[in-house]
Amino acid sequence: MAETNTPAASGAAWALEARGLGKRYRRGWALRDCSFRLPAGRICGLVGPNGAGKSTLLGMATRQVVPTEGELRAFGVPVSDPATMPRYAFLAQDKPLFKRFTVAESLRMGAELNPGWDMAAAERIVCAGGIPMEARTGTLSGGQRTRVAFALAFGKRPDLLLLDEPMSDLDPLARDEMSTLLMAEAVERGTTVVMSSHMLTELEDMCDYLLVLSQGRVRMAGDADALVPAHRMVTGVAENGALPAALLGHTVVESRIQGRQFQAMVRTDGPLGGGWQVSEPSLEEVLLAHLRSPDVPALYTPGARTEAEGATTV
Ligand SMILES: Nc1ncnc2c1ncn2[C@@H]1O[C@H](COP(=O)(O)OP(=O)(O)OP(=O)(O)O)[C@@H](O)[C@H]1O
Repeated sequence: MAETNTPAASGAAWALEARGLGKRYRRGWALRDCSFRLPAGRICGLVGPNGAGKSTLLGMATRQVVPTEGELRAFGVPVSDPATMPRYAFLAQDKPLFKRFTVAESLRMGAELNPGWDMAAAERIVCAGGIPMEARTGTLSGGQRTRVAFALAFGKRPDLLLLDEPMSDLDPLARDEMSTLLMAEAVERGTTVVMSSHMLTELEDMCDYLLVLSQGRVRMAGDADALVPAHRMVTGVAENGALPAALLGHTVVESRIQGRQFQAMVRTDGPLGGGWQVSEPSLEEVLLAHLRSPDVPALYTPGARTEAEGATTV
C-alpha cells in the first residue's frame, strides 16, 4: 500500500513518540520499556516520584542523554537527527544561564542563536517580573533566574517546550503568570508543552495529558480527562476481613481494610454492582494510588500507546 503523507502517517501528529525506550546507567536502568505517544498541541504533565526517570526522559528528548535501547521521535523525526533541535526549547531543572551575562545580553544571545526569535515576547516576560535588563544573571534570585530562563525558552517560539520542574522556585504570583503564559501558548500557537512537576494541583489545573512514570516505567499515559474517570473509589463492608470477591473482577489499584470497612480504588472492567458507595476519585488520588502500586498494569488512553506490553487501554 502506498504511504500517505498526512501528518498522522508521517508521525508529525505526535509531538513525542517513544518505542521501547530505555536508558541504563552503571547503577542500573533509569528508564525501561518506555512506550507512549503525546499528541501535538497538548500540555502534558510528566509525573513520578524522585528518581522515576523524568529528567532522563527529558534529557533524551533534548539529545543530552543517549538512549541505551529503543527510539524516541519528535514530530515524526528521530531526536538523534539535529533537524529536531530548532523545534524544541528546554528549561532544565537548574535553569543554567551564563552568570556573567546581563539579562539583555542573554536575550541578545537568544536572538543570535535562534532564527525565529521573538524579542518582544522574551522582553515582556522579563519586564513583567521587574528584572533590570542590565543586571548580571549571576546576581539574580532563584525565581528571577527562572523567569529569565522562561523568557529564553518562550523567545525561541518552539513547537515543543520541555520544562523540568519549571515552577518550583517561583512565588505564587509568578507561578500563576507562567501557567497562564504556558496555556496561552498551547492554545494560540499549538505549542506542545511537557512539564515535569511534583505539584499535583498545578498539574490538575494546567495539564490535559499525563505521562506517569515510576521506577523507570510508564504507569499511565493519555488524556487526563479519560484517565481519571476510568477509576472509582469504592467503600463498603469487607467480607471476612478481605475485599469482596465481586470486586476482584476489576483491577484493584489500591485497597485498605479498616475494621469491617474497606476502601478501594478500582479500574472498572464493566458495571461495578454490589451495594457499595461509589465515587469518582480526584486526579491526585488516582496519581498517588498508582505511584504507590507499581505492580498494577500500566494504563493508556486510546492513541497514547505504541507497543507497550502488559498494559490496559481505557
Ligand atoms: N548521569 C547519571 N548517572 C547515573 N545514574 C543516573 C544519572 N542520571 C540519573 N541517574 C539515575 O537514574 C534514575 C532516574 O533519575 P532521573 O533524574 O531521571 O529521575 P527524576 O524522575 O527526574 O527524579 P527527580 O524527581 O528527583 O528529579 C535515578 O535512579 C538516578 O539516580
